[in-house]
Amino acid sequence: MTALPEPARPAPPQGAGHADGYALFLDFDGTLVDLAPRPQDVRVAPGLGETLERLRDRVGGALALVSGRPVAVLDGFLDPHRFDAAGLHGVETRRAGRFTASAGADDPVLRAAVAQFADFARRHPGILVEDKGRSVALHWRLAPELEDEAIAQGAVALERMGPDWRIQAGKSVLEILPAFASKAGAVQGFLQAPPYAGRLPIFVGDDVTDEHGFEAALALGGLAIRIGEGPTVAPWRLPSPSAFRERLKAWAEGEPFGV
Ligand SMILES: O=P(O)(O)OC[C@H]1O[C@H](O[C@H]2O[C@H](CO)[C@@H](O)[C@H](O)[C@H]2O)[C@H](O)[C@@H](O)[C@@H]1O
Repeated sequence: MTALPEPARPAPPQGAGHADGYALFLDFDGTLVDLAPRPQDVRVAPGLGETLERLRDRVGGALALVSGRPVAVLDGFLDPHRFDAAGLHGVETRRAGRFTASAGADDPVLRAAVAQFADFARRHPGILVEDKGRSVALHWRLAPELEDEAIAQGAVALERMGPDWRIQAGKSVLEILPAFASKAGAVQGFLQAPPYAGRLPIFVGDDVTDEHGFEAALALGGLAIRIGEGPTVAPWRLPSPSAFRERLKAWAEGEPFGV
């Protein structure tokens, strides 16, 4: 195991058992859980919620999920466990039980894109549309031969929607979401206030959208761990979600934050 560097600056005073000066920001799909053919097929490994709760205690409460999923969907997968979370790549936030969304639901511009994608999916078996209320994802994992057509659909939709929206690329997916949203902003937001403020961020993720989180964590002197293959700015890497879940258990038991 390679030990990660200790926090370079002193952590604020914390109570007994909260001695680690880190804040943990964890992606969900492809990081905490294995990827599955369809979004609804994801399975949460037994004991993951309990492990995350122990780890949250270890870092004085400074643990948040940072995901492209809606916060409510994360809750459903991890039920009955609840965590601080940024959903939809930062459009939604729940912190200490308080939920906020920085974009309205049912925006007519987004609804038009959902309708366009649904029409495309009807004509192309294997294409899936994930309507997330404040964003929409177009998936081609079950029809990889349609990747180029799906990407073209995304470009057409974005052209109609204008500059308040952007496309987020992912694994066999593209998403359209409010232009301001990013995992970097989510991390910076959490670090504004206790129990995150003053702590060194560790961001763990597996996908293109997580690179924003990595960059934010590294810019603040923190750490970044990439799960799986692919180009990344993250200086550390683990091979798979299952390898990361093993690390999580070790961290929760008090082992140093190494990979
Ligand atoms: O930020 P994340 O928590 O990693 O969420 C990113 C997107 O993950 C989901 O899609 C991905 O996982 C699916 C289930 O394993 C898989 O079928 C799909 O191909 C992947 O792209 C989720 O469905 C999206 O809403 C998230 O934005």
